[in-house]
Amino acid sequence: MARNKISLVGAGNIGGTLALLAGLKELGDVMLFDIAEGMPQGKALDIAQASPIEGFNANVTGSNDYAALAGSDVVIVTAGVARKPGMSRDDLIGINTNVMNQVGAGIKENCPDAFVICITNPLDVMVGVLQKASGLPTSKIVGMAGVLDSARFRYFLAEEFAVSVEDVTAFVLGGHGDTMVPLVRYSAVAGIPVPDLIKMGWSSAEKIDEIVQRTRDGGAEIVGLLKTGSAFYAPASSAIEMADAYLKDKKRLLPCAAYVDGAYGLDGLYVGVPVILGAGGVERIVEIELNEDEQAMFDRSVSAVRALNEIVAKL
Ligand SMILES: NC(=O)C1=CN([C@@H]2O[C@H](COP(=O)(O)OP(=O)(O)OC[C@H]3O[C@@H](n4cnc5c(N)ncnc54)[C@H](O)[C@@H]3O)[C@@H](O)[C@H]2O)C=CC1
Ligand SMILES: O=C([O-])CC(=O)C(=O)O
Repeated sequence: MARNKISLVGAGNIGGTLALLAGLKELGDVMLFDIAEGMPQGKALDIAQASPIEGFNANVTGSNDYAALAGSDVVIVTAGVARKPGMSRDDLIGINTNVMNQVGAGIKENCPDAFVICITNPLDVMVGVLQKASGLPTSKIVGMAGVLDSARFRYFLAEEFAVSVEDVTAFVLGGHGDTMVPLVRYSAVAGIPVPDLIKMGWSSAEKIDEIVQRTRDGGAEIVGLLKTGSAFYAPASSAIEMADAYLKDKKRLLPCAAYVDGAYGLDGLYVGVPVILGAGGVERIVEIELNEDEQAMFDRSVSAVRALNEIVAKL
């Protein structure tokens, strides 16, 4: 049986990390695409030369030609620009909308049957632009943000409770911006909900509030430290988890920016919600019950995404 093919559009910090992870995990052959000449080819050769040491089998190639997308099973899109200190993700909207239109056309022409994961910011809006430009069915194109935001939340909770990250589950819903919604009530250590852990004296409501805010500011914290760009290791791990769920038909329940039309009272927009990811792409939108406070936070986040969609519509 032929190997799967994973194409990475954008071979920068996240793209290069994705290529290495896809190789290490033997997800398939890897094609790195970028507009920068020589760069994707150079990174591909470098990663290929790690394969004898790491012991993985994959053809890793680089290209500046969209035709190289042909035959892709999965395409992960990071093309565009990242923010620098002092900027918000939303400041990237103009330039990255142009990039998504170009990338969407490349996907439409060369691999219309692929499953596409968009990472480029501002995330929820960019995945909508990419869907329209590519013409892909909405079930076959999602945005990566919730897995990353939830991983940050899980990491901070594991630190607070001094337990393994493996035992912490958590959900962050809504748009990938300052209004994202970390759900304390749906977060747990080995099934014990965080509100119960507070009652058990493992932490305090104030400390958990601080962790919620640190999660919301998770991207900005790293931008402030790096100064030249934004996070890339955890974002790459997050998208690989999603690609793996699709390629292996795992039916994982993961928070993704998915097209929601009907569920959560929404009438057709991309925003972060829990979904089942399997061989059919987004196989189900999981509509969890939100209490009044959670619903208010989610509504606020949806409004922020809608406002950006309106800006894009006028570009
Ligand atoms: N959704 C999420 O949770 C996250 C999103 N991001 C976003 O991901 C994007 C990529 O981040 P990095 O990899 O760190 O940036 P980077 O600057 O290292 O890489 C971006 C690459 O895109 C390429 N590029 C620019 N225009 C292009 C075009 N028209 N066609 C093809 N390639 C093009 C550039 O040459 C560059 O190599 C940014 O928009 C960033 O804000 C970053 C972290 C998390
Ligand atoms: O903060 C940024 O610009 C990059 C990003 O989306 C994240 O790390 O969550």
